[in-house]
This record gives sequence, structure tokens and C-alpha cells, in this order.
Amino acid sequence: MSISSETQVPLSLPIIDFSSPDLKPETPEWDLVRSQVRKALEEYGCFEALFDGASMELRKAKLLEASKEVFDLPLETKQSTKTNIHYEGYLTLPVVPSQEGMGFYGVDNPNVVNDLTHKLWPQGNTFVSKNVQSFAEKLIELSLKVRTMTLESFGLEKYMEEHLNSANKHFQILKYKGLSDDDTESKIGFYPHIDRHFLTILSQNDDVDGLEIKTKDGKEWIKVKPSQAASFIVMAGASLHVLLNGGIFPPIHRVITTGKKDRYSAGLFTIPKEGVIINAPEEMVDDEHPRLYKPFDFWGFLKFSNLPNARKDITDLTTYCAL
Ligand SMILES: O=C(O)CCC(=O)C(=O)O
Ligand SMILES: [Fe+2]
Repeated sequence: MSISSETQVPLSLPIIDFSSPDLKPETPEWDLVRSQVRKALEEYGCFEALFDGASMELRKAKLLEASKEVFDLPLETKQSTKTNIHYEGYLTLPVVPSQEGMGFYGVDNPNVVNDLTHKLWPQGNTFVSKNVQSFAEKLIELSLKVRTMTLESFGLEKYMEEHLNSANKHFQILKYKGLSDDDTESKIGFYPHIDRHFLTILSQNDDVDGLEIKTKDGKEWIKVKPSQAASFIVMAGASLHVLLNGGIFPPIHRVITTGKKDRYSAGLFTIPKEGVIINAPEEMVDDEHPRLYKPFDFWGFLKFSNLPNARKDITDLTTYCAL
């Protein structure tokens, strides 16, 4: 049988394996993975990472249970976690009412997770806090490897410590309500956007897909179908793009809800600390690569790109930096 010219293999993301116990700096294995990371971030702005197979599968299952416990609480209880920090506590977006999130800002501090679970359950909830923390810890480990490799691949070792110290770790669990019986078509679960911070690591539950990532040429959406249960999507954000003077790019992505089942996902976000000014090192600037952005204040950009007329794509960055 001949294959029709219409038949196309669906696009997929590069897959990079971080699971080897020998993956340590200054080994041939590290250098190989580092070059794969660099290529993927240049060409796709993201990749699928395999990391710690069996242990992550178990952690993922526990996190799913913990997420359900959180989102099953009464709305008022969830709302009581809100503070004046943008990322902290319960979060909903008026334009996408089917989505809700719970954010642990500064997740590497055990008090943050404990305090938040105590707001949700006066007596605390060890199952939730332990599992949130241990899941986030593994993602922090992966994000540290990716950030280190990325800076090394551009020869920016001398800025490593400063960069690694310049970010807070934020962990968020998310729920997207499945379609109701009246819904006849798929719905937007999360509108198309670029992430604004340095780096995102996403974990979607295998049985409900929905994440789609736009190709660099802007022509196609890649439907993300993780190749294994224990895999994660690593994605560059606008702040990393600014730091590397455009050396990598932040991809546009969205979530589409197609089935009746609720979708749960979780992410680790590496967010520039307040007061940090991001400026591409001189090593990243030459005649062929003129400086793209003036010194960049992430928290100012966050406010700007939250305004109702923001486009949620890279043009927000160019507009903000031209002000
Ligand atoms: O739920 C997802 O898979 C995507 C979430 C996302 O894009 C975000 O939180 O920025
Ligand atoms: Fe995102």
C-alpha cells in the first residue's frame, strides 16, 4: 500500500535522557547531554526530559492524589491562601475559568509548603506537604542541571553562581476542568503564551494530554505526548532569552481541553528574584549579535505583560524594553 503524500508524521519534541547516574559535570556524558540541551533550546525552545524513571512515576502518582485533595477543598478555603505575592496561593484566570492553580512560592523552603497546607487544613496535611516537597525537589535537581548546562554551552561559566542565585523556585499544581456534557468542541484550557521567567519544567498526567507548543517558525502546534510516564517538558522563558541575548527562544504554548476528564499538571518555575536586573553578558554581544534588550526588570515586565492589552508573546518583551 502506498503512503499518501498527505500522511505526515506528527511533529514531536526532542527527547533528552537525564537519568544516568553518571551524568556529572566534566564527563563526556555531561558534555553530550549539554550539546543536546543547547540544540533543543535553540531549535524548539523546549524538550522532553527523561529523569529518574521509577522513582518519578511513583512521585507523580502521589502528587496527583495530593493535587486532587487540594482542589477538592471548598472554594473559600482555597481562596484563603491568597497573599499579595503574585505567585503565592490560589490562582485563577478570569479568561479561562476552567483552570485553577495552587502556587508554592519559594518551595525549596519547607516552611512555605507547611504554612500553605496549614492554611488549607488547620491541622496540616503531611501527605500533601511531603509529596509536594519531594516532587518539587526532584524538579529543582533537574532544573539545576539544565540551567548549568545551558550557561556552560554559551561559555558563561563565570556568571554561573550569580545566575543560579538570581532565581526563586516556584512550584504550582494546576487543574483544568474536563468538558461538560453541553460542550461540543474542544476548549482552550490555557491561552497561548510564552513563559516570562527563566525556565519551566512541566509534568502532565499521562492519561490526559493537552499541552501544545508552537514551532519556532510559528507554523505548527506540536501536541505534546510524553514518551514515558516519568518524563517532563523543559521550556525556556523570556528571562532566559533576554539573558542569552536571543541565543535560545521562549516558545508559545497553550493547553487544549478535549475530553470529559479533568486534567492535572504541575510545574516548577525558576523566577528572577525581586530587584534582579537581567542583562546579557558582553560575551553574548558582538557585531553579528547586537544587544537585543536593555537591562531587564522581570517584575516590571510581569506587571506590564499582565495588562489587558498584552499579547502574551515575544512582542510584549520588545515593547516593554523599548519603553
Ligand atoms: O498545564 C500545562 O501543561 C501548562 C501550564 C503553563 O503553561 C503555565 O503554567 O505557564
Ligand atoms: Fe506556560
